[in-house]
Amino acid sequence: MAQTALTKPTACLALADGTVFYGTGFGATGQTVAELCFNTAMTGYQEIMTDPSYAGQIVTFTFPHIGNVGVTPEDDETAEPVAAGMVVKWDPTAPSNWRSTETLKTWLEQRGRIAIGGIDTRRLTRAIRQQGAPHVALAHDPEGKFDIEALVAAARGFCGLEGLDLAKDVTCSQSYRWDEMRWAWPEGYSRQSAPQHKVVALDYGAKRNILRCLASAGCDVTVLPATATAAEVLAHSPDGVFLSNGPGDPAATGAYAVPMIKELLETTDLPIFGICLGHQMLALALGAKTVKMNHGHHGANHPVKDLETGKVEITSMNHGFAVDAQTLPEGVEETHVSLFDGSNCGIRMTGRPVYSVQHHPEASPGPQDSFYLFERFAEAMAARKETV
Ligand SMILES: NC(=O)CC[C@H](N)C(=O)O
Repeated sequence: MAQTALTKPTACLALADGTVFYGTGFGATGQTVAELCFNTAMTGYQEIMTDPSYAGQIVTFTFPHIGNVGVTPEDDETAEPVAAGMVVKWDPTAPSNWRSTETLKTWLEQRGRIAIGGIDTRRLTRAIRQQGAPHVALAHDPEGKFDIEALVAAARGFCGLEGLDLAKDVTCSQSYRWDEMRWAWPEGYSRQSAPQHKVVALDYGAKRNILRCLASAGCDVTVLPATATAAEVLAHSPDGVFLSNGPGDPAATGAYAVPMIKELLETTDLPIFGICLGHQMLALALGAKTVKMNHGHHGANHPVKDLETGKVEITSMNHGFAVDAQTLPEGVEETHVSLFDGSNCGIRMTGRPVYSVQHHPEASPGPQDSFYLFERFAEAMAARKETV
């Protein structure tokens, strides 16, 4: 396979520090600004591009062969790609996959997402690590005409993700029921054939596979918009409440979500389970603080230690903010830590079925080591029913 010929660049990526990468454009034409991150997963580029948590970000894929298995609607984590753009090493080759219905190039083009190929993604990844998630402008012009100064200025003008509530842009507009289960089932788990527990899932930018995992663990899931009040949640008489993943700064999203979560904590004894943004907002509601990370965690190979069992799980991750474990108040325990950098990956309330994790137990893409967390949520709801 030949590397993309760079004789005539048709796309360029300008970093706010003035560094410019030239390559071959594919997907939509035009220009976009965003924060740049890198993802180390070797599979699942479509799931990554459609993960709503990537709103406001352009993803650099460190794995070089991106696009080679095409695209299929079944793998969408939401209706459309949400990441602002993609950066890859090789120009995508023709898909080789019986499930593929479209090429990555036409999929991106028809959905208005810009991509650049032929980039030295190792060099770029090093820049991201050194600079800490830079602000960038990505432009694709088949004529190859670029105003570099204007692009660098656009990158510098990007406000960044800190202080941004993006959940309101990606949440559902009205409530709906979810009953689709996972297709593949992790070994060692019993798939529930009929729903046993009523769960309200707050949609801050939920991935479909999380909802499938909840359904497969025996939950009858009603999804509510991010701004739902505690009264609206309780009107469904749930057995448990789920707080989803989502994009942006947890502190900003927390402006409306945290008071709602606090009210649930204060007025009910319901089991609550949160993932990623849901984890961060549960921590905020319990009185802890969140911080912006240098370059975040994005990949499908992140080791996380369960502090209770001592077991290490290999996990899927996608976050640029983290809970500051030093700020956890009394009555809230740290349950999981990242073995890459020691950052917080899980909390729970002492003596209450209220817990959350920073990583993604639903994977999609990634390993399924953490699936037990869905079963734990179902068990907590079953246990509460026995006592009420
Ligand atoms: N995947 C997520 O839910 C991401 C949470 C949050 N937006 C972050 O970047 O840290």
